[in-house]
Amino acid sequence: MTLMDKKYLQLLSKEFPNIDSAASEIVNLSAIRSLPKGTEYFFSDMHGEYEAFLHMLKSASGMIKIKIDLTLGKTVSSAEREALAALIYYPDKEQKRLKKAGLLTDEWRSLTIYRLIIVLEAVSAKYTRSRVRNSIPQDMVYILDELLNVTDDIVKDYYYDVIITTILDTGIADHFIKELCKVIQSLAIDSLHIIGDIFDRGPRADIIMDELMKMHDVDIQWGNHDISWMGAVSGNRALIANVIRISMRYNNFDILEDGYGLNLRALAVFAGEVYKDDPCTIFMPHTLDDNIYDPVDTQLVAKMHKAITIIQLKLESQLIKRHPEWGMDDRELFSNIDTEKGTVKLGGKTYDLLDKNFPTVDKADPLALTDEENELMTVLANSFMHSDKLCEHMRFLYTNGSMYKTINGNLLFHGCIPLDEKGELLSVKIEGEEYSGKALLDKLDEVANKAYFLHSGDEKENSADLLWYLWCGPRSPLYGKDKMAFFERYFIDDHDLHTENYNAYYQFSENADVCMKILEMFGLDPEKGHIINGHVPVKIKNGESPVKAGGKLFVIDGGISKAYQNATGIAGYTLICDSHSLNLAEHKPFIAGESEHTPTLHLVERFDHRANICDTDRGEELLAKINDLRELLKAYRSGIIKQKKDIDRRTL
Ligand SMILES: O=P(O)(O)OC[C@H]1O[C@](O)(COP(=O)(O)O)[C@@H](O)[C@@H]1O
Ligand SMILES: [Mn+2]
Repeated sequence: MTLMDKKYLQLLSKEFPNIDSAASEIVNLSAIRSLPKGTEYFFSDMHGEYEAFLHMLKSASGMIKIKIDLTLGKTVSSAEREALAALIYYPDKEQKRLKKAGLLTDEWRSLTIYRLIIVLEAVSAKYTRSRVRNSIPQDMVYILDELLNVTDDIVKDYYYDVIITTILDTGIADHFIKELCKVIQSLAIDSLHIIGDIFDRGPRADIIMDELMKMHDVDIQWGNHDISWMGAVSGNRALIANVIRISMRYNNFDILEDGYGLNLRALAVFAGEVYKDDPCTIFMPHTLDDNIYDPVDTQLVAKMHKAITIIQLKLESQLIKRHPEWGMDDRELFSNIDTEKGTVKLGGKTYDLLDKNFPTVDKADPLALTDEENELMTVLANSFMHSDKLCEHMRFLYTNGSMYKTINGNLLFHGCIPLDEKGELLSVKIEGEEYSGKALLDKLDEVANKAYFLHSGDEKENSADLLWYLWCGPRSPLYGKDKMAFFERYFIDDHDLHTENYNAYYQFSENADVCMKILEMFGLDPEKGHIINGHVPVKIKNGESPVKAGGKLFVIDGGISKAYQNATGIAGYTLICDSHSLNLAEHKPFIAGESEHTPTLHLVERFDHRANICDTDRGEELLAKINDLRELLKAYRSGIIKQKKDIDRRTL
C-alpha cells in the first residue's frame, strides 16, 4: 500500500471507523446499485417561457398523469383523475378553487389523501427509503414513512383509516394534501438535463432559474443565449448590449427590472433625448401574447431598442478588429455604412438602409462610442455586475453547467461539433493554440470559467471576448452557423442577405457513423450511446423528426419558445429516459388555465434489459466507493489501520 493509499483510507476511516460500519455501508451501497435507475428528463430551448416549462416540470412532462391512470384507472373516473392531476400540479390554486365552490369537504379530503398516497407509492417505488424520506418535509416524515411502508393489507386498511381520520381531526389535512402533492412532484423527476437556451425572447428566464435551483439533481449544457448572459455578467459590453437589445426586441422589461433589478432609466433617458424625433420604426418591439398588456410605451421601447442596437453594432465591430484570429472581418459591417447617403456596402454592392438616422455615428470614426454612449454603458455594466439575483443565477449556471456533458453513456450539448465541408473537425485558435472536437469544448469550458471567476486583467477580458465569439462566431459549437445576420436582418430589405447557413455538422450528423465517431471521441460506447442536442427548431409541420441518424441523435428543440411555434407546429419536446426505455413527449401549446396538457408519448427505444443503478454513472461511482471500503476492511483486518469506536450516526 502506498503512502497516498494509506492517507486516503485513513480519511475514509473517519467516516467508517470500524469493520461493522464499513461493512454495513458496503451492503447499503450494493443494495442501492441493484435498484432500477431513476427517470432522467431532458429539456432544451425554454427561452424564458416559464409558464409552459413550469407546467412540464410540475407534471413531469405527463408522467404523473400516466402514473395516476395506471394506479387509479380502473376505479376512478377520468374526470376525477384529471382533477387529481391538476391538484398535484397546482395544489394551492386547486384548493382555493374547491373552497370557493364549497367542495372542500372532509369526504373529499380523505378520499384525496388516500388517492395521493397511492400515487406517491407509485412514483417512489424505485427509490431507497432514505431518498424518499429526504424529499418529505420534516413534520410529515414519520406519518408518510408509516403509510408507505405497511405491507400487510388488512393492517394497512385499518392503519390508513386511523391515520387519515386523525389528520382530519387535527385540522392539518389541507396542509398535508399540499405537501403530499409537492412530494409527488419532486419524486417524479429524478434528474434533469437542460440542453441550453434558458434565456431570451420569452418573458421570465429568471423564474425558470429559480425553479431549477430548487431541483434535486440538475445539469445544464450552455446554449448560445445562456453564454451571452454569462458573458454580460463577466463584463463584456457587446454582450451586455446584446441581452438588453433582445429584451427590448421582445418588449421584456420584467426580467431585467423585476427579475434582476437592473435599472434601465439611464437608457430610457438617453434614447429619449438622442432619438427624440425619430420614429424608430424598424425597432418597434415584437409583442407576443404575453406582453401585449405591458404598460411600457412602445414608442419609447423602440427608441431604447435602437439606441442599444447601435451601441452593440459598434462594440461588435471593435471586438472583431481586436481579434483578427477569429477571421471575422467580413462581419465587420458597421464601418461600411455611409451615414449621409443612408447606404451600406456589402460584398461589392451598395444597399439602401431601412433606417438612415445615425446621430451618434461619427463619419470619421464610426465605431467609436460617443461620450454619452460610453457613460451609459458604464452605468449598465455596473448594474449588471452588481445585481445579486443575476450573479446568483449565473453562479448556478457555472456550477451546474458546462459546454457538454457525458452521462449514462449519452453525450449532451446544445449546438454542434464544428465540422468543415468534408466532415473534418474545424479548429478555433485560443490563446495561440488550435483546438478542435472534444479538446475545443474542454478549452472553451475553461475559458468560460476564467471570464467570470478571474478578477480583472487581460486574461479575463480576452476570455469574456471569447464568450461573445461563442454567442455568434462561425466556428462556435454553441452557435453552429456561418454568420449571425444581425445587422442585415434589421437594416436591409433583402431576404437573401438574412440567410444564416448551418454548420456542416447538421448534415453529417444525420449519418449514424458520424454520430458514433463523435461518441467515441468523448469516450462513450458508440453502440449504446446517443447524442442529444437542442438549438435547431424541429419543424414537425414540415415533416421533420427529432429522431435522427437512425436513433443515434435526438434534437429536442421543439419550440417551447412561443416565438417559434408557428414554425415548428408544436410546443416542444421532452426526452424521457426511464429504466425501460427512451421516450419523446411531444407537447401541445401551453394555454394557462387549461388543465389538460398531457403530451403525446412516442417510444423511441426499448432497452434489452431493465437498467439498474449499477448500469449508470452513479452506479460506477458507488462501485468505486464499495471497492475503497473493501480496501478499508482489509486494512482493519490486517491492523494497518486501527479500528475506533463507532460514531453516533443519529447526530450526523
Ligand atoms: O428571431 P430573432 O429573435 O430575431 O432571432 C434570430 C436570431 O437568433 C438566432 O436564431 C440565434 O438564436 P437561437 O440559438 O435560439 O437559434 C440567430 O441565428 C438569429 O439571427
Ligand atoms: Mn441556441
